[in-house]
Amino acid sequence: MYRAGPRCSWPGFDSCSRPFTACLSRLFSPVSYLSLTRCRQHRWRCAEVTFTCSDGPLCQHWISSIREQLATITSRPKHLLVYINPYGGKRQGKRIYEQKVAPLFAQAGVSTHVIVTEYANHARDHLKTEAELEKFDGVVCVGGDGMFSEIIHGLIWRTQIDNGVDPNCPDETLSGCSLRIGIIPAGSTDCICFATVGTNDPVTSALHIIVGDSQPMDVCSVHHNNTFLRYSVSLLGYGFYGDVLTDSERKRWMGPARYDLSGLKMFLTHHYYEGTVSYLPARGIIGTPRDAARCRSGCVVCQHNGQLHSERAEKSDGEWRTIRGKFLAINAASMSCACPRSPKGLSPAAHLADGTTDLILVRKCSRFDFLRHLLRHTSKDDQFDLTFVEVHRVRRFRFMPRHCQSDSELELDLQENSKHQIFSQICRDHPACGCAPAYSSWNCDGEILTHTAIDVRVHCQLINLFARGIEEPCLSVDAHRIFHLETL
Ligand SMILES: CCCCCCCCCCCCC/C=C/[C@@H](O)[C@H](COP(=O)(O)O)NC(=O)CCCCCCCCCCCCCCC
Ligand SMILES: Nc1ncnc2c1ncn2[C@@H]1O[C@H](COP(=O)(O)OP(=O)(O)O)[C@@H](O)[C@H]1O
Ligand SMILES: [Ca+2]
Repeated sequence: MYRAGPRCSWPGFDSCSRPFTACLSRLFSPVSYLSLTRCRQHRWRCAEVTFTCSDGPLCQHWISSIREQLATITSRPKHLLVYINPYGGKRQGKRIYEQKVAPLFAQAGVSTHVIVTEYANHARDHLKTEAELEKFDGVVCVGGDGMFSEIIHGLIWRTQIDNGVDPNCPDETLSGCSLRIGIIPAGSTDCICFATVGTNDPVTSALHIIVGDSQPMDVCSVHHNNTFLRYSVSLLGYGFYGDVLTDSERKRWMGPARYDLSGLKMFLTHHYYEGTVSYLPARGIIGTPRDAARCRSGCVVCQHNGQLHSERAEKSDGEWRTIRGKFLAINAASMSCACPRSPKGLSPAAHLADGTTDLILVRKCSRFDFLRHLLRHTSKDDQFDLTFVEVHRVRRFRFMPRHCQSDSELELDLQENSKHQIFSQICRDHPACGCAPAYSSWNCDGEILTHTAIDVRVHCQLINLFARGIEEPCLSVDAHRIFHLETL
């Protein structure tokens, strides 16, 4: 009755299936279709399926049924606004889009308006003011985390202005963005793609867009003295990751390898920074940063905490807590920040859409100990199980570098450790002495922040991506090969 391609089987044979509406478009007359197959390491590929049937009327019946079924799927985008950063990563964004993504969109009947950016912040500013958003079902970003950051800045800002929300007020509840965002990875780290899809593969991302997947995501707003600075969805890092980013920008010509060289340099430099971190612990939620469970497709922790957040807002949260100290790194990971360099990420148990961020404090320690901590990002060992590392799941936090502290706070410090205070003052005034500098910078999703004293707040599920979170590996017999077709 039918003949499927060698890599496909008929729905119903698959014991581990979830609805996988995979049919993309009719390719050839009368009954050849593109379908999706799952491959190793969360990759998706297209497969062609040909149905042959000697009974003409039955064949026509199949065709019209398939068409009807496809027409009922409203979540699939039909018109997309695409921004390509031609200078991200290895400068392959345009080629990747033209060769791997555009043909799939065309086959799936998705129309596109493509803009190749001409300068930094071109995409952000176009989205903020010019783009006719009502014409599109989604925005596609071809580039790295920095390019994605441009897109969310444009979209979130525009949404707030359209809804009369003041983005400069840190206490405002932000309006959620209605357009979903797709990421075609073509940058250097691409951690937002990796942590939401499980792989950095342009074809897989294109297919998630085509089938109309949806993954909500938290966004942090960063303010300084009631002035908006930036939004962040992955890493906000002061100290080590800020310094790595600052140093790596001078080596952009090296491509993605710049991070490894700057990482090694900043590891050897071993700067620490003094300051005060205050945070509002997330109360009433399920999940902790030390959980063994991971945020995966259809995550119940995100569903539960997202619901809790919309019902009770922040009223149930406890008291602010304050920690002063000397830190090698202060990192806030709003998602795992998994990427090829660290497949489990900076905070492996962080959630994409639970309304919290994991605040990781790495106190001053020896180079050897810091290396132990860093190495654990690449192994099964727990990077938080060290005396000089602490992690808190929070809804808000603030950071104040020591030299920005008020006179009374500095006086208190002076009483605590008068000798050191005098020395550090001298060193600050004489940078040539080689002691630790007073300031680092914040690495905000790969962009450098100009302010060091910041006020950060998590906005639960503010944006939606064309993704479904990382899927658990399927345990069926040929799970390691190709998965089953569940087209209709
Ligand atoms: C010794 C090996 C240690 C490996 C430690 C790896 C930890 C990696 C965690 C990465 C978290 C990344 C979070 C994402 C940040 C991105 O938003 C952001 C922008 O991405 P884009 O360029 O695509 O726009 N990327 C970054 O800021 C890059 C951070 C990369 C950090 C690399 C650190 C390498 C450290 C190497 C230390 C070497 C010590 C060797 C001693 C013998
Ligand atoms: N046409 C352009 N020319 C120069 N810079 C650009 C352009 N378009 C975007 N950018 C900027 O390039 C930076 C890096 O982009 P990204 O795509 O994240 O690549 P990478 O992952 O290599 O850092 C971002 O800060 C972004 O704003
Ligand atoms: Ca989160």
